[in-house]
Amino acid sequence: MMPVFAAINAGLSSLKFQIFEVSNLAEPRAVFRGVFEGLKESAQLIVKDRCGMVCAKLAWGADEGFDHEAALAHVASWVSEHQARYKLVAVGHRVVHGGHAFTGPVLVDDHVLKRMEELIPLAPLHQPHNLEPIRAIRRRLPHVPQVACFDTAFHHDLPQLSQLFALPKGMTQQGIRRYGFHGLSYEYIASVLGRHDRSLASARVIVAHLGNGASLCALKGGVSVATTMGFSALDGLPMATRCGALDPGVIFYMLREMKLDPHEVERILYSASGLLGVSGISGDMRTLRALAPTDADARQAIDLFIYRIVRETGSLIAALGGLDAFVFTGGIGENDAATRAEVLSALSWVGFNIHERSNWGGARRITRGRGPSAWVIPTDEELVIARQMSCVLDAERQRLAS
Ligand SMILES: Nc1ncnc2c1ncn2[C@@H]1O[C@H](COP(=O)(O)OP(=O)(O)O)[C@@H](O)[C@H]1O
Ligand SMILES: CC(=O)OP(=O)(O)O
Ligand SMILES: [Mg+2]
Repeated sequence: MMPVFAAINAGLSSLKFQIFEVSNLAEPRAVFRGVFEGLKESAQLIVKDRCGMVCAKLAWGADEGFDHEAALAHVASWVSEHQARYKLVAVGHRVVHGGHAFTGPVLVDDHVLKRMEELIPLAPLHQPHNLEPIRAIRRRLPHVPQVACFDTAFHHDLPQLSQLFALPKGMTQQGIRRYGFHGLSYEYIASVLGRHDRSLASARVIVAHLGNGASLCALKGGVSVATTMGFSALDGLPMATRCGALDPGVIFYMLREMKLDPHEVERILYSASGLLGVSGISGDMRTLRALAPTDADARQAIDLFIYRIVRETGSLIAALGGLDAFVFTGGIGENDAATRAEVLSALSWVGFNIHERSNWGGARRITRGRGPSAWVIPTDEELVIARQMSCVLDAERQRLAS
């Protein structure tokens, strides 16, 4: 039987998973990858094999209440159907917030689970969905080791000034600081930059992870030196339904003058703002792009998204002291050529010389000439989970052997 890892990336309404072959390999190798979308509504699943061929496509009606737990049960039974070939030896999870406590991947036990639960208020949109599958697998497969891999960990060594809010020292000491997110995605991009252009591994690079959540990360020699998200996954760029950076005075005004209660304010900032809030139509970039030519609200939401990316890029260029390359990744960054063209055109002062045919034609490098280069690199958060699982489980084996 082939030993395999499962890597789970559970979001608000989606659950991505990959099954990795791990025996005698320097690098885990994906054998299957799947995405559930529309969980709790009209759910659908697409599974692809290692060649990218669709090998399963399923859909559930809105009345079936197909949720995260059902999705996991489906993955587990799907793996066991292939049990003649696969032996599931461990499961790894993306956990968005590791707070102060977790600066690298860890084996999950009762204590770790409790510490991760304490971080729910710091990432209310994500952390509950990240932890649900961990608990579900503990119930179903109690002997299978599980590894938690944190989005915040990649930013653990941010320079001190880049971590600090200008708050009283006591607040900082209680953990109110910038943590940064999308770390599994940035770790993946940092690990492959050198494959695309050898000089990039040590260069000044800005990575734009533009998906449902969106952030920018400034990398120097593959290390995070600044990022747009902060204490929570609400800061920085506007996102599908999140507001991004906001004057904190707005929150006091909402609480005191508009008499909204804190839960309502939280719901507005996390779930009713961003592309959805500004357009009043949708948080999905595909929908907005389709409407933008004739709908001023859809166009304005996109324009604000682009404007904020451009302004935050200026700030990160200053933090890096210049720029060698810019990388687009995430659902929007990888698929929306119009967003890439609009961002690079507004940044032409930096020296980007976009090559339209490459941008619209699916090329990796989308600029030409002497200025900074721009790239489209699909991210792979699940591969980073599998790599981190290998490290944690190897260390555990060595610990037990000694
Ligand atoms: N072809 C496309 N054109 C424009 N946007 C796209 C396209 N494909 C996906 N997207 C957008 O990508 C976003 C989801 O990104 P993804 O990285 O998969 O999200 P998540 O943060 O949930 O992992 C959605 O807003 C979706 O509209
Ligand atoms: C941290 C975060 O925003 O994650 P996602 O993009 O999956 O929503
Ligand atoms: Mg994401």
